[in-house]
Amino acid sequence: MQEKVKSGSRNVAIVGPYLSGKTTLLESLLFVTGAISRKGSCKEGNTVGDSSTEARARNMSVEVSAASTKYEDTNFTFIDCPGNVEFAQETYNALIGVDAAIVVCEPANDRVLTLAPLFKFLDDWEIPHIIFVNKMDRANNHVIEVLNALKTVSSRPLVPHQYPIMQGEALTGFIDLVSEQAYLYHSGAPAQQIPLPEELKAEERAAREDMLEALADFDDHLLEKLLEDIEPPQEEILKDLKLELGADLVVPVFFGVAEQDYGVRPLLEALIQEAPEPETTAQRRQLGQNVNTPIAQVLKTYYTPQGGKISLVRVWRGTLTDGMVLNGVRAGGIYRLTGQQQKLLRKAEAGEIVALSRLDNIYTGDTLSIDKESVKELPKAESLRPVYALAIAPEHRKDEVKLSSAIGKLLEEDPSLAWEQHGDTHEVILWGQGEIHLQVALDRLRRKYNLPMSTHMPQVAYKETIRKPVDSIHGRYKHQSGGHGQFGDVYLDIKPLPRGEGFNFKQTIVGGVVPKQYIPGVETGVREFLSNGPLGFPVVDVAVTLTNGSYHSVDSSEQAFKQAARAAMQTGMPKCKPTLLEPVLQVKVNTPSEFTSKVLQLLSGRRGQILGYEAVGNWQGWDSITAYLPKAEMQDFIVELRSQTLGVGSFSWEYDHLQEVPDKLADRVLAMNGDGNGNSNGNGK
Ligand SMILES: Nc1nc2c(ncn2[C@@H]2O[C@H](COP(=O)(O)OP(=O)(O)OP(=O)(O)O)[C@@H](O)[C@H]2O)c(=O)[nH]1
Repeated sequence: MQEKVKSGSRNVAIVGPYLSGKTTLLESLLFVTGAISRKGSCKEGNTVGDSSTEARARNMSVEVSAASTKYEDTNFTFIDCPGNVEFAQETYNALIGVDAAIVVCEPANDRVLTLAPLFKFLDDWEIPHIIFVNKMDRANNHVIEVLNALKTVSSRPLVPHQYPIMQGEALTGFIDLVSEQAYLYHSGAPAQQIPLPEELKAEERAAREDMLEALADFDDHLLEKLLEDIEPPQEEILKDLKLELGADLVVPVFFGVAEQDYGVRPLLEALIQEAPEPETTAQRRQLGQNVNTPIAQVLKTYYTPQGGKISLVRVWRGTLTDGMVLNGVRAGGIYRLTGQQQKLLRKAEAGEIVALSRLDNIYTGDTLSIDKESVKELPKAESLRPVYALAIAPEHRKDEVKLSSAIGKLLEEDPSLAWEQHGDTHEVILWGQGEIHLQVALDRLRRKYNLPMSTHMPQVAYKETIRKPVDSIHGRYKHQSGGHGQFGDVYLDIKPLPRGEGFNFKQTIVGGVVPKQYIPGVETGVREFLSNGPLGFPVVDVAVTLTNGSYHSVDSSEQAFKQAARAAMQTGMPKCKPTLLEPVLQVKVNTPSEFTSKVLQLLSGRRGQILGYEAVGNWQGWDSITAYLPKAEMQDFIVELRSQTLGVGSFSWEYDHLQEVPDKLADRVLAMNGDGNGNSNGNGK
């Protein structure tokens, strides 16, 4: 059976660097297409895109937001994505479900690098995208310079689609490079056609040639025409634009002023004429077969303030109907979203992006179907590794029981968060992508779950070891309190072990001087002592051997031998030169190569040990640096890394080993944590 798809629709993500004007562009798209009758503004905090409390409080998008509208018989669903790098996971999760993306940027040559990670994601996933150079009311760089700067960060060739008409630094109109017709913008009305300005003819011709040459690189027929100096027909240019944009081979460039709706109608026209239809996208993802069994994918999960769950899904195949059971869960209802407004639908067809309610135990990225076993899981965006942590605790102790369920929901909404209860420090650690990201998460905990939290910097999970062996350390426990007493008596050898070997316990008792049944007590006593050594931290890489001892036939017990072993450890360990150890991570930093030397300095300044660096294989102009970095130096590493690299540097990490803390630093740590002689160290001694 031939599948019925909605060809008159487009799903388009609006992406781009922080504050480039994405939410403003969405507002303009909705206004121009009549979905809203009055435009909100970011300053007043009343836009459709930034409708959540957390977004309004910060004047920035902190999660994706969907809005549907219609223009010239085409149904559009736009997804406004956050630009701040700390919310990149939101953008990536949504991007895998769209047919095309509009990359909104500013005409600022010195900041084009901020687009590089986004372009990389779009090209890795081959997502067709158009550039919209916004804020052309304040363009202090010439358009050609802007194009040239953009070309340095895009691996795909850029194709200028328009030539802007400027008055000083402000955009007043454009020449469409396909039709070679010129238009003048008017506030609140469609652009008016004007004769091609004489003084721009040469520049327009050059830009058009640039466009045609880029297109001809993928079309021999067009190339032949250009070589023979034959003017190609408009249909051929449009056909090439559509084919080559659809395959993510070229990137058309438009110019505009979202605040004044300039350039917004041409953008809509281009999306209709040139962006791929939903079924084309489905076919490219091998989901276009003539099968009607529905397949959908979750692009985002929301919890409403009332606790209801909403999953934003892309329908890749078939039709979703009201009350359908997907992955074993009956969906509560199908809705079309515009910001926080929901419109109930009876069904959603292939190619639509809609919201489903009450999909319990279904997560962002999941593939949905009526028969999960027979459907292959669709690829999902890679999860970003958390790079910034805070220790958190409920402000009110009574809230502790609510915490894990609230954090569970928080993580469902935002998969780039993570949490752990640290085994050594017992702190609850919330992990995320940066300071703002965690503050937004904490705001949500307070507002949605009524869970105000206090925070502090997480403690470093220091450990300690010893440098020197000692032999035959005596420990005795003798207690007489009426009845029968307590007696245990041991001699222990204590020895350092190579790094990473942990702990081992042996005994070399001969002649039963310590009877077998008491030996486990000795081991327990040693272990208990080592959980909190002389410096106040868990002790590792130590071997303890029970060599000798004595017992009393009535008064000895396992408990008494445990106490005796503790006493021996208490005496022996301070003689073994206890040393502080710190966790060391292996980090891999990605940075544009122009910042590599700065990043190397940054790492060395934080006691990092550089292991090497090399060019990133499939990312021109980027380096990858590998280094060991003490965990104590990681806390705000991401903050500095971003500030040194225009915000685009990133790193991943994993725990690698423990190493001795340099003496001076160890003194400082011990002074802050107590001196191990009974003062508090936060480790529960
Ligand atoms: N001059 C000028 N300012 C604009 C234009 N478009 C947006 N802005 C302003 O730029 C700022 C950021 O706009 P937003 O639409 O919130 O940007 P955004 O890209 O959605 O921001 P994030 O999603 O937080 O990255 C606001 O102050 C807007 O008023 C424009 O065309 N010209």
